This record gives sequence, structure tokens and C-alpha cells, in this order.
Amino acid sequence: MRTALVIGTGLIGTSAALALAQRGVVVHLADHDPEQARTAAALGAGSDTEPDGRVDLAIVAAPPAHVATVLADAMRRGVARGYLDVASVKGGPRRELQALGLDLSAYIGTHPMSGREKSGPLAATGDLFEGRPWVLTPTRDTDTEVLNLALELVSHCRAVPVVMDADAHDRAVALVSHMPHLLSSMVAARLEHAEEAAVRLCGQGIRDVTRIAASDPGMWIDILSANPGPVADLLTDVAADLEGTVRSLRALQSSDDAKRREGADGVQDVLRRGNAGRVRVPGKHGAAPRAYEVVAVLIDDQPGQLARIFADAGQAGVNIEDVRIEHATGQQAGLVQLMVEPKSAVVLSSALRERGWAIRQ
Ligand SMILES: NC(=O)C1=CN([C@@H]2O[C@H](COP(=O)(O)OP(=O)(O)OC[C@H]3O[C@@H](n4cnc5c(N)ncnc54)[C@H](O)[C@@H]3O)[C@@H](O)[C@H]2O)C=CC1
Ligand SMILES: O=C(O)C(=O)Cc1ccc(O)cc1
Repeated sequence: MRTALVIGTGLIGTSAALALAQRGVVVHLADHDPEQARTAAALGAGSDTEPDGRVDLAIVAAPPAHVATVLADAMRRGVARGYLDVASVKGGPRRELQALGLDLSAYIGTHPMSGREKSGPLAATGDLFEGRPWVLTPTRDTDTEVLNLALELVSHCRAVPVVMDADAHDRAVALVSHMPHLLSSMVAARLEHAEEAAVRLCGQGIRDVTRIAASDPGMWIDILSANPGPVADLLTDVAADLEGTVRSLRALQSSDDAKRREGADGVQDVLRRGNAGRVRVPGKHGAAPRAYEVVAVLIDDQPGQLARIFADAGQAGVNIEDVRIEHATGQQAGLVQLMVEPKSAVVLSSALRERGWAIRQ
């Protein structure tokens, strides 16, 4: 692929454009808000000028409700050899395009399984998709050339292609993305009117569970409206677990020993099933989850601290597999948790201690 046109230069469009531009593809940027395209261009994602003739690939990264009309317009204008979208739902846009009577051989629906709770070009990064699955939903009618253009995009973004049927994709993302999103919002909603004294105690657990609740509601109402059935089915199962757990907790309040035992069994059952589900969540780069050891370092909240820790770890020859930062409420300090291979944990702790860092257990 030599040229591409990204239509919709928000988080996802600009991230893909940055990756393509970094790999030498000539990228054109368009958005119904020209300011967004200008910002993406200023970030080095390409040029916000009209392409001079047909591009190889048009990438539509507009909100799901607009995807079909934006694609239809681009296809009627014949702006590219191949067309794809990156919307979080796949069945709806395809059916809308079919209803518009378009020839879909030059189109492939795709979905990068990577994103953030932030939107807009300023939240974009060229490495957003690295090591993450990128779903492709070709049909019998998809031109091989178009499938290959999509594969080239996935490869330039260093993502991992996964081929799926559009409706199977929508059921899968209901389970791993859409239903969890609503549950995250519901947990976060409990905090809206909570007392400040309680909110001040928030730790890493609630930060993890509520991170995606910070996402743009406008985008998510679009996503959920395009996939309501599978999400409602899953929430029905969650509701049954909730009811059972409430019954078990009430039983734990009883003065009757047998009832309390029954209650404990019920709560333990849901916790055990949670453990069994959690171990199935894949680890870094889609590989099986791995047990890393954590080296925790206390840092002052000052510029350059993280860069220094990473440089010191590099000097000690230790690869940091993952990192988390826990901010201490109301203090100018934080706890950096460095995840490393078990064999490297002692090496890293002593190397950092020698360089004056405060290591915590
Ligand atoms: N946010 C996420 O984490 C992920 C989002 N997606 C999908 O990617 C697509 C884009 O999402 P984000 O980049 O997060 O949203 P965003 O809000 O950051 O960007 C969307 C951009 O589309 C533009 N736009 C809106 N209507 C348009 C139209 N009619 N023509 C041209 N541009 C238009 C907006 O001005 C905005 O710049 C959505 O379809 C979403 O489902 C896919 C994977 C992850
Ligand atoms: O922020 C995260 O961790 C996400 O999982 C974001 C996300 C949002 C929407 C998608 O269609 C795919 C991924």
C-alpha cells in the first residue's frame, strides 16, 4: 500500500494514520470537523489535503452510527481501491450498506481490539494496536486485493489479524467489551453521590474496574444501540448472579449457623467462578497470561522520575513487562509497580536499591 485516506481522525483514525505514516505510507486525513484533521496532521499523521486521485485504501473511523453513510459516500465518489471501517460493531454497518444497494466486493468490515477511554486525535498513538487482535470480517464476496490491503494495514499497525464472521464478532465483543463497559459504568455510578470521605479511599482495584467508565457516552450509546440483543442476554446472566449473591449475603447476616454456611458457599462460588474466568484472560500480545513478579518503587511526583527508573532497569539488563502507577491520595508521591520475569525480580530490586530508589514489598 502506498497511499491511504483516513476519514474520521479521532483516537482510532489518527492512531492508524500515525502507524501508516511511520511506515512510509502517504496518508490523507479527512474529518467532518476540519479542526480534528488539522490536529492529526500537526501530530505527523499525514496531510489534511484532498488526495490527488484514487488512494489504495480508505479507512473510515467515524462513530458507528455514521459509518455506513460515510462509507457509501466515499464508495460512490470512488476515492479508493479498497474500503474498510473500524467500528466496534460489524453486523449493523454491513446490513446498512447492503440496504443502500452498494457493491460490497471492495469493502471489508474490521475492528481493532484496542482503544482507550479517551477520544480525539490528541489521545492517539502510533503503537495503540501493537500486539492486539484486529478482527477482519471478509465474506465470500470480498475481493482478495481488498483483504490483502486490510492485512497490510494490520501488519503496519503491528496488530494480530483475526478472521471472524460479523455476527459472531458482535456476540464476542458483547461478552468481552460491551457488557463489561456497562458494568464498569454501573460500579462508577455508585460513586457519583458518595461521601468524599469514602471516595478518598479509592485504590487500584476500583481504578481498574472503573477506567472504561470514563469513555464518551455519545460513542457508547451508538455502540450499544448497534448490539443490544447479545448485551441484554449477557446482562440477564449477570443479573441472576447478582440476585444469587444478594441472597447469599443476606444469609450471611442470619443468626442461624446453617444459613450462614449456605451464604458463605454462595459467595465463595461466585468468587471461584471469577478466578476461573480471570485466568482465561490473555496476557501481553495476546499470549497466555503469565505470572510476573512485582517490584514496587516509591517515587516523588516529579518530572523525569519514571524515565530514570526505566533507564536504571535497562542498565541492570532487566526487561520491564508491564507497569502500573498507584497515586497516593492527597500526597505528592506514588507507587510504581514494575512487572518483571520472576528470575529478574531480585536483580532489579537490588540494582534499583543500589541507585538509591525506595523499594517497597
Ligand atoms: N474508542 C475506542 O477505544 C475504539 C473505537 N473503535 C471504533 O472506532 C471508531 C472511531 O472511534 P474513536 O476514534 O474512538 O472516536 P473519536 O470520537 O475519537 O473520533 C471520531 C471522529 O470521527 C469524526 N466524525 C464524526 N462524524 C463524521 C462524519 N460523518 N464524517 C467524517 N468524520 C466524522 C469526529 O469528528 C471525530 O474526529 C468508532 O466507530 C468506534 O466504534 C474501535 C476500537 C476501539
Ligand atoms: O480501553 C480499553 O481497554 C478498551 O477495551 C477500549 C475499547 C473500546 C471499544 C472497542 O471497540 C475496543 C476497545
